[in-house]
Formats: sequence, C-alpha cells, structure tokens
Amino acid sequence: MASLCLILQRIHDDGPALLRAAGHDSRLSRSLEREALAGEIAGARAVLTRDARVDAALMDAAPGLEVIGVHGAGVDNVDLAAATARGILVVNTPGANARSVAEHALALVFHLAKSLGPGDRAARASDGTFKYRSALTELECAIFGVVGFGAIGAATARLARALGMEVVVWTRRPADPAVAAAGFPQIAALDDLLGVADIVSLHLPGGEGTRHLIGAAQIARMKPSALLINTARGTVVDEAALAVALREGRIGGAGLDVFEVEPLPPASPLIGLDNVVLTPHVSGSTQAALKRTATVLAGEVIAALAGRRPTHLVNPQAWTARRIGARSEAGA
Ligand SMILES: NC(=O)c1ccc[n+]([C@@H]2O[C@H](COP(=O)([O-])OP(=O)(O)OC[C@H]3O[C@@H](n4cnc5c(N)ncnc54)[C@H](O)[C@@H]3O)[C@@H](O)[C@H]2O)c1
Ligand SMILES: O=C(O)[C@H](O)COP(=O)(O)O
Repeated sequence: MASLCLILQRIHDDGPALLRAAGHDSRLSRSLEREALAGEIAGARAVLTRDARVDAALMDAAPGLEVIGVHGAGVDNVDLAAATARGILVVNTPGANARSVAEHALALVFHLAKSLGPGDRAARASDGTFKYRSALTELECAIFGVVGFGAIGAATARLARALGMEVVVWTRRPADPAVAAAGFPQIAALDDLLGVADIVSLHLPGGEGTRHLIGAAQIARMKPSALLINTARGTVVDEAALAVALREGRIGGAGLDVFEVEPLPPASPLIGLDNVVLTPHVSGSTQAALKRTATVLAGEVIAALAGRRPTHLVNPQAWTARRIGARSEAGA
C-alpha cells in the first residue's frame, strides 16, 4: 500500500528515491510551522526528521502514524515515551555518520592546536608579525580523553591513536569490554580523565541523563591548557560555565559543533571569544555520511511500513505492543 512518508527536513535525495521505489509517497513538508505541519502530517504513516521536534501533539495530528525515522544517532528531539505509548516505532541510523563526526572532532582539535583561525586572519592581513607571536601545539603524545565509547567515541579514539596521541577513555560502564577489546585504557572516574587529558572529546547522547555532565566543577578539573571538544549535544556542557572558563583562560580552548540553543543565539558569549572554534551542527554532514544516513533511514522506514522489524529500533516496546495488538486483532 502506498503510504505518505512526510520528510520534515531535507535529506540526501537517495533516501526519498528509495521510499518512492518501494511505492511510497515521499514528500518534503512545506513548513515546520506547527499549524501548517499538523495539516500536512495528518495522513502520514511515516515521518522522517533531523533535528525538528516530534512531540505528542504532532503525533496526535497523524492518527495513522506508524514510524518516526530520525536521521542520525541522537533521538533527543523525539518524545520517545509518547511514541511508545501510541505504539509508534522510532528508528534511527546509528553509526552511519560516525566517521564523519570523528573526523570533525579531530578537525576542531587541529584548528585550535594550530591556531588556524588567527593564522588565517593574520596571513590575509599580511602584517608579518603573527608568525613570531604564535606558539602552536604539537599533538603527538598529547593525552586525548574520550568521553563515551559508542560508534563515534570509538571512531574518534582510533583516529587520535593513529596520530600518535595517548588515548584514555571514560564510559559509564565499568571495565567496558568494548574499550578493552579496542585496546584503550579506561579511566574509572570522569573527574580523573578530566584531570589528565590535554584534549577532552565528548561523545554522549543528549537528554536528562547527560545534562550538564560537564559543568563548572568539571571544567575546573581540567588543565589550564586543555581543549574541550563537543560534537555530541550542546546540553552535555553547561555553556555559560564554559564561556566564563574560556574568557578567564581557565582552559585552553573549545571546539564546538553543538550548542544548548540552536541556531546559536547572536548574543551568545561564545561568539566573541578567540579561543573557540564553532561549527553549525554539521559534523555528521559529509557527502558520504549524508548519503549513508538517508539510505539507511529509508531502509528502516520501508521495513517498518512493510511490517518487518527494523534493525535500528529505538523503542522495542512499541514493536512488542504492535505485535500483541496485531495478534489479538487476528484472534478477535
Ligand atoms: N554533531 C552531530 O552532527 C552529531 C552527529 C552524530 C551524533 N551526534 C551525537 O553524538 C552522540 C553519540 O553518537 P554515537 O553514534 O556514538 O552513539 P552511541 O549510541 O553509539 O554511543 C553513545 C555512548 O554514550 C553512552 N551513554 C549513553 N547514555 C549515557 C549517560 N547517561 N551517561 C554516560 N554515558 C552514556 C553509551 O553507553 C555509549 O557509549 C549521539 O547521541 C548524538 O547526540 C552528533
Ligand atoms: O545525532 C546525529 O546523528 C546528528 O545530530 C545528525 O544531524 P543531521 O541530521 O543534521 O545530520
């Protein structure tokens, strides 16, 4: 049966093409404005989103909604409890953009360690003085602290090791077998990692469980020269505390792809700081990753609509509830 798959935010063309090839009506929503969206979503069996919020009210505007597809790893923009309560499957694309984000984390490190921003500006200004004022940082043997060892943490750790850095890992799981299998030392307490690392790179989901995991007290544990890299979610870091620490030179710098409020408000204190590099939530946006993410997502949605269990099901309880519902309907 052809089903409406409403795509809230544009994804790589290969995703919609796969949906159409499977016989579905794949459509890009005209607006994210709630009232207009509620009208457009009414007949949808699937909704595909990037960072646009999918809450209970939006789900209720689509009585036939069966699956919410999230482009990427983080699903903190979807009300999972509301979806599960309604028997709506939520799928995502774990790992599809891991390499892209890992490379970006390292790019932010290089930008800061090699003063690429100030260097680029000085070269263009051609005043000839910068070269003699700058002292750049060599990364070989730097201690690279990885916080969270999922797909992206692991990919970033491997890249850092390949560059000759000494990688240490913190995860919430004590003696995490994945960390040991990859051959990295695990540090039991986050505070201890923060105290030894020259670079701290965050790779955790957003949401209440990680909210302000890095706050004023944690930043105070870091070395005065340390760099904080956040490609995960803005909410993991207390941004106000970070801005104060950066302004007062209490840490060396920060490379940020994600922010507590996105787009970053023009009044953000981060914007005026020299020891930060900011990118607009694009670390998962290499061409290769966008293509992979869109095609994996389309495959998950197609499976769900065909009644097959998707591989990357975020809320398996909804699947179980649907199966029980289907069985009791058949028996009735
Ligand atoms: N900036 C971007 O464009 C971008 C792109 C991809 C992913 N991300 C973010 O990065 C996150 C990590 O991605 P991933 O693919 O590595 O995910 P993943 O699920 O493979 O790994 C997440 C890791 O975080 C740990 N974790 C989960 N909840 C935790 C908690 N409450 N406290 C401590 N640790 C916890 C898990 O055990 C796991 O080690 C995503 O959830 C997403 O928010 C951002
Ligand atoms: O969690 C993720 O994977 C990223 O936030 C994805 O962002 P994107 O949809 O803009 O690539």
